[in-house]
Amino acid sequence: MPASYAYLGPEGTFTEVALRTLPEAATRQLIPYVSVQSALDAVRTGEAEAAFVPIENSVEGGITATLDELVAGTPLMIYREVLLSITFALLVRPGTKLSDVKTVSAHPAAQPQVRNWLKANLPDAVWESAASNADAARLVQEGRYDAAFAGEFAAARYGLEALETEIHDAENAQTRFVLVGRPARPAAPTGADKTSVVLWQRDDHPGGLRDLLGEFATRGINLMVLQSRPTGAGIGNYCFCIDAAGHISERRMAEALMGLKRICRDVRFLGSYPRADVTAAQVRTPLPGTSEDEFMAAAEWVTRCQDGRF
Ligand SMILES: O=C(O)C(=O)Cc1ccccc1
Repeated sequence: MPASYAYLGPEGTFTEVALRTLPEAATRQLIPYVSVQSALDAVRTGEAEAAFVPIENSVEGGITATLDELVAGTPLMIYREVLLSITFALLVRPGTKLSDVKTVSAHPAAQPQVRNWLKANLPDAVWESAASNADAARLVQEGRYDAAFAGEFAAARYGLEALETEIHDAENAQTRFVLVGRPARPAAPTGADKTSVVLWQRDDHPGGLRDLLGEFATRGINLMVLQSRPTGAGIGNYCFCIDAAGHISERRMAEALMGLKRICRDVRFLGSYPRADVTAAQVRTPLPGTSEDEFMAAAEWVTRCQDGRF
């Protein structure tokens, strides 16, 4: 039996569509799970080789179920990311008219992308959250709700029809998905990579966040996402989830992580992996002394000083 990838199911999620764009998915058994948590648990227990889950949405921001799972518990690592453009279809049982729709369902992250459409077209419909958009479609098939916002491709799978397609309040809405596995050596750098980390401050002091960000800034590393998540230890207690341009095997990133390790209470490395938007890592060239060559030359110089060979 081939190794398996767990994904946020059931069949017909955007997550499944995004997963199938990865060449390695073709050689794996793809197994749907009912939640992000259960898919990631399957990786932790060794039931699955990796799990594929949504992590960020260009309209709603972070998918908190995923972030919170990566922040806590047995460490996991991100190996790949996929960006998918998302538009929704309103799926109903055959014969249902728009005026029949009293309840609508979808994943909570879908709501901000369909809010204006709902207000204009179904102002009195009651919103019911589902574990995923395809799960909402399944619940419509079962008769629990009247309509689901999901991918048009999910209609056939659940015996539904699309009353409306191309629903999206924001143009070019995208969702980012990640392939998560147990910790192992990251793939070699491609020249356009991203490193994800979680940081816990040592203490609360003025400029504390600036100190953390300074470790990246002084080394000319561009940040792509910064999200704070509550640690659960009380109001005002947060950790920071950061995506930064570059790979841990690059000197500047390794030094930034070393700097953070020294000043933070804890640092969790979540992986270095190829960027889905394939832009070469943006090193701020105006900042002198931050090219990979300059980092390497400086490291060699210190070694020579330490050896008395200068
Ligand atoms: O993959 C799905 O279908 C999901 O339910 C997750 C999701 C939610 C909102 C936008 C894209 C994906």
